[in-house]
Amino acid sequence: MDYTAKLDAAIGRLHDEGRYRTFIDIERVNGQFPHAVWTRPDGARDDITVWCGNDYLGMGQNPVVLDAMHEALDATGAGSGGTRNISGTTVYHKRLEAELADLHGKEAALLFTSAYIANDATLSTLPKLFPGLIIYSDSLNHASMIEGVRRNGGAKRIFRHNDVAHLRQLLEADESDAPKVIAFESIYSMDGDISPIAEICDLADEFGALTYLDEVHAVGMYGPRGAGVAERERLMHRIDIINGTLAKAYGVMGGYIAASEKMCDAIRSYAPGFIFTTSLPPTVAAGAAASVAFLKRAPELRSLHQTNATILKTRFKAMGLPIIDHGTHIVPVIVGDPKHTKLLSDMLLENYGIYVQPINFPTVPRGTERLRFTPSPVHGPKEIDKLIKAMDALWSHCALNRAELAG
Ligand SMILES: Cc1ncc(COP(=O)(O)O)c(C=O)c1O
Repeated sequence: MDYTAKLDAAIGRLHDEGRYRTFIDIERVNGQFPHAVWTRPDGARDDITVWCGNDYLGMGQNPVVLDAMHEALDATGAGSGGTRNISGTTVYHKRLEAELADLHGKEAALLFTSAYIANDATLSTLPKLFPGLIIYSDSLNHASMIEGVRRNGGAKRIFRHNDVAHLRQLLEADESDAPKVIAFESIYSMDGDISPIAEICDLADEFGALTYLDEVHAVGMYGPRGAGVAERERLMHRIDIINGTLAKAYGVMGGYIAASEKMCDAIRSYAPGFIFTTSLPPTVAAGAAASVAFLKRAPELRSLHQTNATILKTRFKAMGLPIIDHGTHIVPVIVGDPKHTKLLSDMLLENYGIYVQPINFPTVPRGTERLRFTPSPVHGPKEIDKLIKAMDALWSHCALNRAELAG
């Protein structure tokens, strides 16, 4: 068997479909966010501005977070030294879980090494706790939820994206006394659209279903204390399990669920993705706890974030660029084919020092390939002006139509 030839063929298929992913070699410079240094393929180093990061609020370089991490590093060392059950639970993990439970108004929270693992581990474990469980999953749910649902061995129903009428049809078609869970996101990361949380909770009440909400692209950024869209809409108490990340707006690493004491206890006891893996380093838990605590009291940062997103969207619209605007911080500019998307991205980086990664199929549907901009509170007027000028010049250079607004 020629394994190397098979690897070549697998990678070749991605090249043929224009889906081969390359890394851009960037170094974040402490204290300089959103500025970074890019090492060109020839080794030359250039200053760039990052416009596609998920450290949405710059917390990865916030002194409060860094101080907490330094302190924990000096106190405890590098790794946690074990799984949560076997010597890997420290005061830092417990403190962070308490901070998260408080954030979401839940009895408990459970940490995982990432939100990907939290989704996968929790959703794949639920049928062990509720035999005969049926999971209703939004068609645009994140890959980590899809994996969890796929692997869970229970029955699954996929409802059309944000389509409450379709969800109702599916619920009506099933046995009324079967245990059920509805899994969905608050902000969908590629279009930045928001789910009808209240209507989904109404259906959950009517059909006796649990609700599972991924708030990964909302925690830290929405709601009076940054608990997400459910908090902003006063619906947190209607969500049974909230999933969040510590790696995006909180700027560190890790994921979690927040739920009842019993639910967390059961997941903790049954989920292989929680049990059989080394716990997060205490430094990470300490930094994340400091970040969550900081953002509970930072409404002005959230407000500046939204202001900058609105400024960027308004200016793109004024140029006639086809953007999607669902009133969130995610600003997708639809280019419409992978070739032009890559060309624009390459030219922005090489000629203007602006870094925004192309987003292609299968992450988004074919024909909607895009540049997804993520403004932060510290992308100031200078950075925005530079981006607008560059996009204006390149859009014309690439002979792209200034089409109808995409949505
Ligand atoms: C909706 C959603 N859920 C979960 C995740 C996973 O988050 P993490 O990076 O913490 O694994 C992502 C990551 O991009 C996401 O977009």
